[in-house]
Amino acid sequence: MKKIIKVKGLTIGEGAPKICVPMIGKTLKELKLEAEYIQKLHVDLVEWRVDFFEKVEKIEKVKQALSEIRSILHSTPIIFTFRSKREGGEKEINNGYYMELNKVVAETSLSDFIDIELFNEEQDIKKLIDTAHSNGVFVILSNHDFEKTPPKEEIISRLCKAQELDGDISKIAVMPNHPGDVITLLEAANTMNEKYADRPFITISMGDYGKISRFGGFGSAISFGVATNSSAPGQISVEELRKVLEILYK
Ligand SMILES: O=C1C[C@@](O)(C(=O)O)C[C@@H](O)[C@@H]1O
Repeated sequence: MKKIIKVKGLTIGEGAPKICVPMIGKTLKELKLEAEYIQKLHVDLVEWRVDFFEKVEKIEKVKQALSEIRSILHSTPIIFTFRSKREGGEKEINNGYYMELNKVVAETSLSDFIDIELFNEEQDIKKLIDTAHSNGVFVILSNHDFEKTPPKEEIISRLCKAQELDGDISKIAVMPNHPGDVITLLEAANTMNEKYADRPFITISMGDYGKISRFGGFGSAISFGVATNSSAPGQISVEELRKVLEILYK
């Protein structure tokens, strides 16, 4: 039996993929405007890509911004993500601060999820998962390749590793260099769905070729769409994404 996740009235891991919109404001002012705009779109989840925030190195400023975002978004589940430079993010921070930032944020319970990159020390990941869980926060264990699409077996192995470490959602986003790469990603998703997944997972093929992967159909539980500015190549607008998902899952 596959686990599902219930958070603030939302069920992740069954039915249509849930729509998540990233926030990429640089300043608190921009973030508040973004949050107010997104709140009106009634999306399922919001991801705060904190690596875009100019004060990300000041933990108190991050907490303050998160608390303001939380109050604007009311009960919309929030994913807190610092995407590292090596996995396509905006800023480089040292590993110690990455762990500390996620730990402190998890302890506030202001976000519903933290996104932790799978390619970190296992013991550090496990500690963060413990902290998150003891504060009622779910963990997405993620991996990104902005250059290429690894072979199907490798995609599956990374998703399974994320399950083994006991993340609540396993996630991989990869870049296709030709249409066949999209099929590789979708095949990996389908095999994961049929054979290995015991919890929700997210599979994304980025860029223009990969757009089709954002419409689900092979088990991926969350799809990322654009409200104001996109956080990755290939994302389509929330309105368009919603329309297609309605057609496919009605
Ligand atoms: O990992 C992901 C998925 C993503 O890269 C995408 O392709 O939609 C967008 C990121 O903001 C998010 O953290």
